[in-house]
Amino acid sequence: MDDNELASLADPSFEQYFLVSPEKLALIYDAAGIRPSDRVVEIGAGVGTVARTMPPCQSLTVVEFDRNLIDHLRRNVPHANVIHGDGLRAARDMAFDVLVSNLPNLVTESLIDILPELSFRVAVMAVGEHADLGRLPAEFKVTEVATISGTDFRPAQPSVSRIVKVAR
Ligand SMILES: C[S@@+](CC[C@H](N)C(=O)[O-])C[C@H]1O[C@@H](n2cnc3c(N)ncnc32)[C@H](O)[C@@H]1O
Repeated sequence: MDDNELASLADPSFEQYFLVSPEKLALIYDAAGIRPSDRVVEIGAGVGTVARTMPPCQSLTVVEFDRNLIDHLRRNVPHANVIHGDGLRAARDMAFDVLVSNLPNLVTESLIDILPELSFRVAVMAVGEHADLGRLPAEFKVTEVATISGTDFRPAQPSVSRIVKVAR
C-alpha cells in the first residue's frame, strides 16, 4: 500500500492516521516482548500497518470500528482474526496476553479506565501527550517507549502521541 492509497483511506472523523515508521514499529514490537505462545490483540487496527509485521505469536486478533477498513485489514493481515466492532467491548470479551493500541485520545482514555478489569501481561499503547497513567493501580508499571507524530504516520498526524508500555 503506497502513501497515496493510505492517505485516501484515512477518514479524519475517525482520527485515522496509519503508523508506517519502521523505527517506531520496531520500538512497539520490542516493548511488547511478544512470545510465540502469546495471544495478541490490536484494537483500532486501521488498515493493518502495525499488525501486518507483528512478531510471530500463537494468535493475532485485530479489532476495527470503521467498516470501510475491514476488507483492507483482511487483505493486509490474512493470518489475523479480524473483528469489526468496538475495541473496548471486544477487549472485555476476549482473553489475551498482549494488547497493542493506537486509538483516538478519547477512546484511549476509556481504555486506560478499563485496563484494571482486563487480564493481560503487557499493553503497548499510543496515548495523548498529556494522558495521565498515574491513575492506574500500583500493580501496573508504566514505561515511556517513544513519541510518535507527523511523518511517522500516513497521512501525517498533526498531534504528538506517546507510546507507553503498561506491564502487570
Ligand atoms: C490513529 S488510527 C491507528 C490505526 C493503526 N493502529 C495504526 O497505528 O496504523 C486509530 C484507529 O482506531 C479506530 N477506532 C476508533 N475508535 C475505535 C473503537 N472504539 N474500536 C475500534 N477501533 C476504533 C479508527 O477507525 C482508526 O482506524
